[in-house]
Amino acid sequence: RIRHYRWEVKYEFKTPDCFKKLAITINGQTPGPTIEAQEGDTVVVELKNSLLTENVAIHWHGIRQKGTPWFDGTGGVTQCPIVPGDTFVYKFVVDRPGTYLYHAHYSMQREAGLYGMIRVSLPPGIAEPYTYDYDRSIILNDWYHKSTYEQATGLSSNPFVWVGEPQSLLIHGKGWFDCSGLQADVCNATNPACSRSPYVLTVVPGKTYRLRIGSLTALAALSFEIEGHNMTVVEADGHNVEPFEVKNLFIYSGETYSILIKANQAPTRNYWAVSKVVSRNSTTPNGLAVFNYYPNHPRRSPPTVPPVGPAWNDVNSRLAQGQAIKARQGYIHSPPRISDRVIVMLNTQNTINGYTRWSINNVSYNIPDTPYLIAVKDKLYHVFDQTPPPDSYDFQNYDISRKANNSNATTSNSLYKLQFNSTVDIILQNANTMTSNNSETHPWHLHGHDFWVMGYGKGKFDINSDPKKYNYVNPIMKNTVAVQPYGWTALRFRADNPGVWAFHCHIEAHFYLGMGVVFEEGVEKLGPLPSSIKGCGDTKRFP
Ligand SMILES: O=C1O[C@H]([C@@H](O)CO)C(O)=C1O
Repeated sequence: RIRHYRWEVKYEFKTPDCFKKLAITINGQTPGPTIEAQEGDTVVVELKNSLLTENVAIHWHGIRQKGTPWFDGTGGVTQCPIVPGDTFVYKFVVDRPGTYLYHAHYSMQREAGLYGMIRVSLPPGIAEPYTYDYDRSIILNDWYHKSTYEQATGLSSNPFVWVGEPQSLLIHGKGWFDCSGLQADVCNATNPACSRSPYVLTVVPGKTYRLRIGSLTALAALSFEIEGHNMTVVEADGHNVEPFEVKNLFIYSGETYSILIKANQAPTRNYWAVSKVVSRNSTTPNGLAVFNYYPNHPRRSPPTVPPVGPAWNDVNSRLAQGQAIKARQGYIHSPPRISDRVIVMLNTQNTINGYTRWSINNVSYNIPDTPYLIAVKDKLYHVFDQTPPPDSYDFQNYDISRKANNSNATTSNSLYKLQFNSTVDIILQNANTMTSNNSETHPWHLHGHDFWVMGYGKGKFDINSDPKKYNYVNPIMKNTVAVQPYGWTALRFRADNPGVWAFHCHIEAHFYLGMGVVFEEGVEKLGPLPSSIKGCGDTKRFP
């Protein structure tokens, strides 16, 4: 079946947290409409760019785009961005059930509000390995009041202007900001569109809910909980998880989870749902929503103080959740025992000519004007650097626990060429930033594939002993995974999807500052590229 969507993307004034801001909407909405499809369906999105002066591209996050790498929606990597006034048609198959996301993938545009969820159901007659009465979904986000332009300009200035902590946290597009002292036309706490209407999830006492949760934060790692209720995790990034119970769910930008939650508490009142920034000592107030027990009034405030959530610096609990996520019995895809290539990726904050950047193995990434997919297919080798990026860093000598003596890095727009059908290991190695005693959390997202999460660890990865501890029994497959402060995360994937694929930190500012790489595999196997993706840089739409 074909699922056809017609979307118009434009700027509109919105007040998701009471503060008036230009947000990017789809058909007037942010979050955008949910794509509902069934396994095997073809999704067609006819996207009209009505942004007046800004390009756009939309990435279908978690959809592997097998056979359609040109519709991955990554500006500069898989397509020329869509120019104002143009309509671009994305067309791809959703080949697996589960919970996925979509969002802008052009500069830092995602955080202006251009995002939504994709829900893919099983074919009729096939059931999930768990039961529930109702299926609901929410997207968690953080929200800045400064425009994307102001943020991006600050990040690329010398002296560096950091974006700072977000002003509020949104739960499915709704948040709350304290407007005191601000003009009513800028921030209006009595506006019925904001403070008086937090997001409400209404539940019937005794029923079990599947709650699909996705995070598309620009910066924040989050903890999410529903007061007084335990949650059972059953799905992660589209894969069935061996169920485990949590009081709060840690969720990083780009991840999706399904949790089961039973409305089994006193039905005479409502409860708080809370999102909280973790991994940064943030000033951002917690996000609040109402878990509303029918027939209590949805606007009735819970009688309690909202739960405060875990300590922001409790790395052990976050690591423990990562390690608890295992593939569900009966749904295990075993990883290849041996990998053909190991790429160690040291994550560092650096300077280049006085500008602040992020680097992988001391190389900070730049997106070329000519998208790689077209460049590689059409052999336009002059448009990007042909020296391959490094597979490792100075393993013996680099002290990940300290600020580097020399923070200088270089920049490049070269890519990693992977042998088609080979098995690749990636070791994400975290380190100290340019601030003493500081290491951050980075959620890494791979386009075009799922990877096995082979293991996590603290400190410096040991190439001799740590691989012996990899989980070959039931590792979960994901498309996004966190690397914890001063820690490492090991991934394995098969380079079996012809195309050019980004792999990057999902923090908007970090990817913007160079924290990403690009993989190429099997492009020679692809047929002709659609002309609609061409037209920029050295590419010609009409030869
Ligand atoms: O890239 C970043 O810059 C700041 C800080 O390191 C310097 O202001 C921060 O917290 C980041 O994640």
